[in-house]
Amino acid sequence: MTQANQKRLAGEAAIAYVEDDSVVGVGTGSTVAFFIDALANIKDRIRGAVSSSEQSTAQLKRHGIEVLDLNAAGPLDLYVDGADECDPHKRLIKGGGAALTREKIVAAASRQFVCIIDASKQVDVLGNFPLPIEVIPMARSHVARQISKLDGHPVWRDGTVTDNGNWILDVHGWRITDPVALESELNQIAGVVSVGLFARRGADVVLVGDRKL
Ligand SMILES: O=C[C@H](O)[C@H](O)[C@H](O)COP(=O)(O)O
Repeated sequence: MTQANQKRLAGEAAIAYVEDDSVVGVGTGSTVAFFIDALANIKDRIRGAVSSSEQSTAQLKRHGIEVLDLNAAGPLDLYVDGADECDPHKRLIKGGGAALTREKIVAAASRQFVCIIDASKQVDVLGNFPLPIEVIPMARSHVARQISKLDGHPVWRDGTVTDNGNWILDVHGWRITDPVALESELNQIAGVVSVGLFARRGADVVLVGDRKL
């Protein structure tokens, strides 16, 4: 089966987790785009969505799905999002699309995180995909130096500005055997806004195509 078909199946399978009359947390990316298309078919059953990016907001609005502010919506039952890598413990690397900070916030505010991926995202150890880190622009060089001390190879994603007005460093060369510890350590560096490791708060359910892990 093609990668696109696996993404579509995963997006459609996640609809089974949507409860009537709920507000749904919505992630970002090409896999989530299939979920949003499927959500449009049941839009009369939900109250609306909280979005993790301008990109998803635009797609939700095109479908006539109401987009709510997280502060107004309160805690959510469900967050659906893709990932760049997923390990056997449902810990993730995210942020390939630069949406990691808002994704992390909406995931944290949600009771259940359903992650939708195709099989190419499954790995034994995280780190082959360069780890995205969102930084305050003036801190870019400082954060990069701290990462180099940890034997990472940071590359500035030149030209990318996040929805929050910040920049992204992609860190190459790490084999991340303890993602919870690395997530905490990186979060301590001054100037780091958020880290694309979703380890302390990983996924609760992973759907690889329509197969549940
Ligand atoms: O910032 C982007 C997000 O973390 C995405 O969820 C991630 O990059 C996966 O995107 P896709 O479904 O397009 O592979």
